[in-house]
Amino acid sequence: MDIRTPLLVVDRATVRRDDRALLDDISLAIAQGQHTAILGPNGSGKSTLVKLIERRIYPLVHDDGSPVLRVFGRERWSVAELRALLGVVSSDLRREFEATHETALNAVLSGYFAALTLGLDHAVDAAMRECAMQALDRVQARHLADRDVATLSTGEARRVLIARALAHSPRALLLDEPCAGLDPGTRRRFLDLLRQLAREGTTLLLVTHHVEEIVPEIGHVVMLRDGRLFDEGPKARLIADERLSALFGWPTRVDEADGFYGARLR
Ligand SMILES: Nc1ncnc2c1ncn2[C@@H]1O[C@H](COP(=O)(O)OP(=O)(O)OP(=O)(O)O)[C@@H](O)[C@H]1O
Repeated sequence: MDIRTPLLVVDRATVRRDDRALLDDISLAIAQGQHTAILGPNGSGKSTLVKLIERRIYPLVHDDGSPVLRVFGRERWSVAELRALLGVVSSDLRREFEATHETALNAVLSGYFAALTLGLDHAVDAAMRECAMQALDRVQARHLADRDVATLSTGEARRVLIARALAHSPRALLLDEPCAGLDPGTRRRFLDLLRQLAREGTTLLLVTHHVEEIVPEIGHVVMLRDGRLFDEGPKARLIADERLSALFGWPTRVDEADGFYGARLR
């Protein structure tokens, strides 16, 4: 695929539920290699945007039939094809997996088929198994391979789901609050892994409300508020006192050290 093909183009996306716009006329373009943080307060529409990109929900169509969403230049993808290019770790995934009682290894392997469980029609070969084990290794979870996913702690389960997204070596990773529930050491190791992946060429799309998770490799920030695009631009302009205070509706002071940010409420 041409590296100039944008990773994501969203054109005036609106998602409505119960007469309310969860996303309201959002337009965005993110290039391959443009590591991006998607930031916003609770309820601002971040997870809805993730679901839209994953095609779990659909936007209102345009009258002229023009596409609302293109991922890697295409409007239509089979879910399995898309997953090989774009690994997704969403917030709902853990809950869905717990019900399956699959082993952690099978949970990772199911990602190849964009399924929750491994079925008889899913032909797992030795190469897939090897990639799945390597992915578990990358998140320090090899020892969990045979465990029932329903018995894993929050942090363990999250690492397994991240391994599931990594197993295909996707070109881009879309991560919805990936550090939620991780202890400080695990979080730091995970952020280091994200940095390494970014340096190896995986584009990061990181959804968060914590500026501490915006690793130095991420240079672009998209801000959502009340389902609308609040602001978008370079990190240096957006991760600053005035913009963050306005976004979260609370006076906030930002500091930066070694490329990492911190935010203190005033
Ligand atoms: N299926 C639905 N039906 C009605 N309202 C919904 C539905 N899904 C989400 N919402 C509402 O849409 C708004 C945006 O939700 P969303 O989960 O996208 O926010 P978020 O930015 O991810 O928030 P958080 O940081 O709390 O996870 C919220 O007010 C939520 O209550």
